[in-house]
Amino acid sequence: DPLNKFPGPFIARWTTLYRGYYDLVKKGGWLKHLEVLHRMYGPIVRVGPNELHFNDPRAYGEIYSLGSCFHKDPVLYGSFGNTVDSVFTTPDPQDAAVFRNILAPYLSRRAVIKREHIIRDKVEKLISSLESYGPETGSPANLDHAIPSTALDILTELMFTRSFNMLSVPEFNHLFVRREEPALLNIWLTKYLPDSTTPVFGALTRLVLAHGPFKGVVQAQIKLIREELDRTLEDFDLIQEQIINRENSKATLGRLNTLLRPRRLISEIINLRFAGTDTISNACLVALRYVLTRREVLKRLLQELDDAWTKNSDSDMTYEQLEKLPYLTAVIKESLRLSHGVVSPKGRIVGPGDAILLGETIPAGTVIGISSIFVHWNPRLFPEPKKFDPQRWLNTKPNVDPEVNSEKYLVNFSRGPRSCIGFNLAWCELYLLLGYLFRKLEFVLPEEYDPE
Ligand code: HEM
Repeated sequence: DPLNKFPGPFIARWTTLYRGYYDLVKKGGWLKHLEVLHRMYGPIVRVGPNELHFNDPRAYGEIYSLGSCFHKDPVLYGSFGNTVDSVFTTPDPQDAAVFRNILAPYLSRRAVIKREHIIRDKVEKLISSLESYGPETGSPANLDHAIPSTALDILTELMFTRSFNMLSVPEFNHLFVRREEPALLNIWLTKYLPDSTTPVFGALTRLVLAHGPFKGVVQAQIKLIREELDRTLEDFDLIQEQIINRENSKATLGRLNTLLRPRRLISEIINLRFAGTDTISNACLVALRYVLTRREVLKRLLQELDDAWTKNSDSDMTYEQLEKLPYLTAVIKESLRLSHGVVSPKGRIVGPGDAILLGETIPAGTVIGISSIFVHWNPRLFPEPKKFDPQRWLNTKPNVDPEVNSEKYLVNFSRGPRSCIGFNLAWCELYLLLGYLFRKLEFVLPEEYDPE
């Protein structure tokens, strides 16, 4: 057994269902359990028959490094149901690069700034919708629905030319915000089912999905995906026209043809929607929750925004102006840190040869990963790691350890060849959303609100 030398729970050596128990029965309890395992076994733990998890931040840089040619774990990324034919789920970084290169220009800093007016438009629309809520009307706004609706409208208008217009739905109560739980639960489940591409196992998988305890959830998920596909296909001609009509070299056109196969395009669209909506909303909601429950942070932020707007003769600030505000920047970084980005360990396969990580030889073929929470909650890198403290990003005292409170360890967007291609858009949205929301609205928390 090539992984014999690595410590870990006995059952995990034999079956992935050890982890499955925490994912499914304990409903996402795996990360909490990983903390327990690292306390018991040290920085490298064997968490499955062929899988190791690390908790040393240095491993993050090594696993997801710039020159890494590790493939994504096909079992994990293959569990995304109908959407495996996309950049996000392609295992080989070289194959993924072909399509990343096509999408990247639409998400460059320049491209985002050029279309900043679209983002500002949606943020303004959100603000005017939120203005109709409040203590006078007696009804609170559900920000858990309002913020994802905004992110979704921005993403669909920027990437697919036409917004889904979810900000116009009463109470922001629509399919895409309600569907999250079943969708994610389905991914947890399919990860543990046999490979659905082989006929026998495929039939077994369908049988379990149709009759097992998750029947209701899975049926809801299938219905939602069908509705998504119909909605996407309605706009298919427009999408094709939009991409093809741009000037492209012959080589790019060849790749575009592959990208534009309907199945592939639909996969790409569904995954982009996931990647660019829930992530941004989560960081934004974490910011709102912390800032609104920390009086001194709120006061300082409002003061900075007030001064900036006054200096700008009260006209609205652009993304590039907001970026220069140090306290807003610190609030965003701290909210990113405490929202983590993707919390699940992003599995990679060691190869082509063995690898040396943290001084240990890891055999080729082993699945390795480290969750971003083990970086963001590391007390050496971020003292008092669970405290929301924007000030940590502003300390410029000389002689402190350069690793402490360093951006190098803010890993929400991951690192290396598979890092997030949407980070320019994400930063722009976060600046505009948080800058404008705090400047233009006064938030009052409901009396029974518990920040924890
Ligand atoms: C705060 C916002 C965001 C965060 C925290 C975030 C985080 C991440 C992370 C951690 C990855 C790596 C996933 C992995 O290795 O499996 C990733 C990949 C990706 N992200 Fe983002 N993301 C954000 C916003 C966006 C946006 C706005 C878009 C698109 C418009 C986007 C598109 C993608 C795509 C296509 C990939 C796959 C890249 C690849 O596999 O090569 N993301 N993102």
